[in-house]
Amino acid sequence: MDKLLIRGGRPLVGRVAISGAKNAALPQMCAALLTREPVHLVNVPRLHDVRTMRRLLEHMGVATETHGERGGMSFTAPDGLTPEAPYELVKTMRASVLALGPLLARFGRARVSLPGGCAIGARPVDQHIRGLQAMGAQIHVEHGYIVASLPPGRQRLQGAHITTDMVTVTGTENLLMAACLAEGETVLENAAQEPEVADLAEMLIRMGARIQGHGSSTIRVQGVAQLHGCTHQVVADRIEAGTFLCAVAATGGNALLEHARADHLQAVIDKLRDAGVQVGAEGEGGAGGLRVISPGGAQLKAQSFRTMEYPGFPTDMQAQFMALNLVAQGAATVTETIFENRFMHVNELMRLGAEIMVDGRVATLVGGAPLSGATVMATDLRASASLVIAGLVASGETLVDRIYHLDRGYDTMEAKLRGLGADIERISA
Ligand SMILES: CC(=O)N[C@H]1[C@@H](OP(=O)(O)OP(=O)(O)OC[C@H]2O[C@@H](n3ccc(=O)[nH]c3=O)[C@H](O)[C@@H]2O)O[C@H](CO)[C@@H](O)[C@@H]1O
Ligand SMILES: C=C(OP(=O)(O)O)C(=O)O
Repeated sequence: MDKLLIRGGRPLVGRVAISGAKNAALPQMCAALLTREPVHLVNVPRLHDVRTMRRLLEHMGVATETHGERGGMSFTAPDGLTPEAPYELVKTMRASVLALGPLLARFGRARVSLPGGCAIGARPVDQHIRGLQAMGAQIHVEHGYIVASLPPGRQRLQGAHITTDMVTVTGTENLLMAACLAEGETVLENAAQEPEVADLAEMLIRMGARIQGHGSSTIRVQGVAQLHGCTHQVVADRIEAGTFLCAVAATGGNALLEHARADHLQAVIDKLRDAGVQVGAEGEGGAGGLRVISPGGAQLKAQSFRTMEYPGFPTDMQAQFMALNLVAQGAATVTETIFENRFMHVNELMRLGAEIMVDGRVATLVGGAPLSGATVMATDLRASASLVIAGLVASGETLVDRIYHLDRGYDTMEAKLRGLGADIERISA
């Protein structure tokens, strides 16, 4: 298993290119299942999850191709493919459940393994299933698989008015993709407003879908009989950008994050500014990216925050901002409202000398305690990123073990950090 060895203490300075978003690219790859015509994506990040999704699509019979330097990938899903997502591929990546909606909508049947309960919480998919049932699908769970079909004699899903019990990102995406090929109108209430959902909707519109209201909590879809191919550029990864914002801030650095979008990161930027970090968009309309300048931990003030659905503070940034808080001064509380078990980085951060107490969904920390390098274990994707940030400021050497979690969702992270002056290397087992 690969590890990262970090010698802390260097400010991050320079420029770094932010990649396309994992959480946009994965549903967009699944959207290719909705048409027999080729779908071209550009700006696809180089990540383990993208490789897994590609293998999953190929397993079904989708022809895939990579091209060019700019993360170009093409997908062609023929009429005769096997609408099945096996456990072996699904277990490593929850986003595989995004195949369910498109397969059912186009092929009238699907057999998709239940995604495993991942470390950050139980993460059921009941809302995905309930929504598809409201659209007329017959669904049961059998031997760990979601088995879905249309009733006899039906060729298409039926539009429906669906209000999900909670805001669910992949749930909204699954139902949105299914609704595109359903008969009549579908209204999704309590829909997720995340930029990745809106970017998926933009792509679907390029494919001929009739969608309104994406980016708001009510999405309306007029179903069409067929979609066609398209070319779409994956939106920049706001969570990767946010991670670099926190890393630069924690090290007292000064960097330009190319392609990062301030409008997708407002809640995080507000907290950074309150902490004493300068963050500003560069170029016309922010097209030059985000500049971050930090005076360093001694002059930063720790910030309390609660994770919320977009446009609130993202749960996927909770661990990284906690690492930043540790080098800032004063006490702060961090409340995780989305996932019931997303504080696993806390014990590992405490190995580095952090002062944190967890009580249920609230972590209370006191910033400013000196961090010293140690061997720590990555437990999930964003937890890994928080350990890397802490390692960049800790004295001495930090060894982050089990970084396959990090590789799931960050595109060449250690190379990008090295480009900013970090002393970091991958140790391959
Ligand atoms: C691939 C992808 O885009 N992953 C993101 C997506 O995950 P994901 O789409 O899995 O997260 P959801 O938005 O669905 O989960 C939100 C909450 O709803 C619950 N829930 C969800 C669906 C359901 O059917 N039943 C149910 O109870 C979940 O357990 C969780 O407590 O959004 C999360 C919340 O922003 C992010 O952390 C993940 O990075
Ligand atoms: C939790 C995450 O991803 P996933 O939903 O793929 O597990 C994440 O990106 O932080």
